[in-house]
Amino acid sequence: MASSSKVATVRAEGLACEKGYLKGVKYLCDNGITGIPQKYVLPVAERPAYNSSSSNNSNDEVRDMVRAPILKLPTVDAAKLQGPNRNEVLKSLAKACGEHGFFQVINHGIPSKVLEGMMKAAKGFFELPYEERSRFMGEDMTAPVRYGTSYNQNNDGVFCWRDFLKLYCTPLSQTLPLWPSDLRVVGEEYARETKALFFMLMEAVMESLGIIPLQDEGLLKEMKEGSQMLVLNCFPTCPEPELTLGMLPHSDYGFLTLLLQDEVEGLQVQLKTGDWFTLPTLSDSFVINVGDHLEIFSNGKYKSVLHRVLANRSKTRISVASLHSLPFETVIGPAPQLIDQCHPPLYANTDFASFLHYISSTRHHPKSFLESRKLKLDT
Ligand SMILES: O=C(O)CCC(=O)C(=O)O
Ligand SMILES: [Fe+2]
Repeated sequence: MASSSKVATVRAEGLACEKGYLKGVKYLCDNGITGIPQKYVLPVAERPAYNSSSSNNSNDEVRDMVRAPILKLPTVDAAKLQGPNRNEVLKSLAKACGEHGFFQVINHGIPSKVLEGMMKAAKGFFELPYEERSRFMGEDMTAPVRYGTSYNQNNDGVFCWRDFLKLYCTPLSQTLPLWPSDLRVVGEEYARETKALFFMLMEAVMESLGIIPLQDEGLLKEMKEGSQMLVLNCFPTCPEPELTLGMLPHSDYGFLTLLLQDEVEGLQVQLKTGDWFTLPTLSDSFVINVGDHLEIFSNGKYKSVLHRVLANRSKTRISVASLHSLPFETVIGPAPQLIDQCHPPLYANTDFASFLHYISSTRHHPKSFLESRKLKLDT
């Protein structure tokens, strides 16, 4: 081992000892870490597969660029949902949700300045000194504001290269005063705008499933009053991105996630073939993905797809995910309109509390919560 990397390893171990990793990866970066602590090193089979022909290449930039191919995401033009071509848009929405579980929304009507303001405020939060960020750290998974690291730092065996700030938005009037002060004004507007966009998309999703014209006014009302959580993600530069991940493969719990990314690529989705594809970043647009609750509600017609985030050697990535579902206490199951003798329910009913219980008591495992809701059919 070259002596400089020996020093790096000793330093990494030093920062990680006495559970220093619980302070998060931004803290490790700010302390000039040059090698990743053992706690972040994934088993070989779970590492992002870098192109082996380039793995001996001493040029890091070249190696970083050899990644999964870029996926051309289906695009939904939200403006066209309001016009005479609504049916065409609904068809492409159904195809996107059924095949990839991911699509991109353009012309969504949220002003660029709101998106830019949110991204700037998120960056600003992670730039705060550790002492200020850590005021929001805690073990309570139901806390309305929670700063943390990895996925579930209380349980994770191997950590991933990510810090996050979770902001509950329901009800906004009660949770907002608890948010970090610099995030309140911009975050409130962002939360309201994304919630309205979620609602507009959910009306379209339900129509595409054949559930509208509405037989179910109550459900739409619950969507309007439903739960929302903002997750601000920070993936700081990582000295050894080939050994770890920014986020392990996972699916999201809700109906839809509206993701705002900065210009740094890193999000990947796994298609049916098992291959990973990188998603493009496109300014002024959202990447939307189907969550577990929508897969259950659609009785498996729409797919909650595994995705993960790569760590990056030279650039920090920031993203803001807005996760939406029904009110926390509402029981979610396959929509009755989609069930008949030929289409039996494929999933057990669930709610947010059982999801929280599951993730706080189980080690992270891809798609484990959704798998646990699948019913075994009599053959
Ligand atoms: O940062 C990203 O691109 C994805 C974040 C994500 O998957 C999540 O917050 O659930
Ligand atoms: Fe996610």
